Amino acid sequence: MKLKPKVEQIKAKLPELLPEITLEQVGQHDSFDDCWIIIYDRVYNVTQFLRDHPGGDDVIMDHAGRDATIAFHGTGHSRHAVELMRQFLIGELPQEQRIFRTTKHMVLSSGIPE
Ligand code: HEM
Repeated sequence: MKLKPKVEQIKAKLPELLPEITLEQVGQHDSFDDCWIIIYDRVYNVTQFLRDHPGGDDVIMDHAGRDATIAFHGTGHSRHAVELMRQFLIGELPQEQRIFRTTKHMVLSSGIPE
């Protein structure tokens, strides 16, 4: 059987088109009862997860309403953690506000499944 070209395999893993959410909108969700964070230009609503986070709610709250990429990456999360994230994904930054995924369909070597 012929293997799919690599680019097709990568695209198959991409999430469906996500709603665009701006930095300004994310910034309005910066409280314990309503907490959004940005990781690799994607927006996550982690409100329901805060209390369950094995690293504690405070480390996430430090980044509430803002970018948490470096903190998330720096703590070396497991594959399990990366899989958990998916259920909190609610959108992505518009192209012009992204700092990581700046080219359409670009796949980072971040270890985070695209
Ligand atoms: C949706 C976002 C996040 C998810 C799903 C998540 C999930 C997890 C999970 C499952 C663990 C247990 C260890 C592991 O499996 O890697 C963990 C640990 C940890 N997380 Fe997160 N995390 C998220 C965001 C963050 C952010 C933004 C920070 C900011 C610093 C953070 C800091 C930590 C720390 C410090 C630990 C280590 C706790 C320890 O080993 O004592 N996490 N996280």
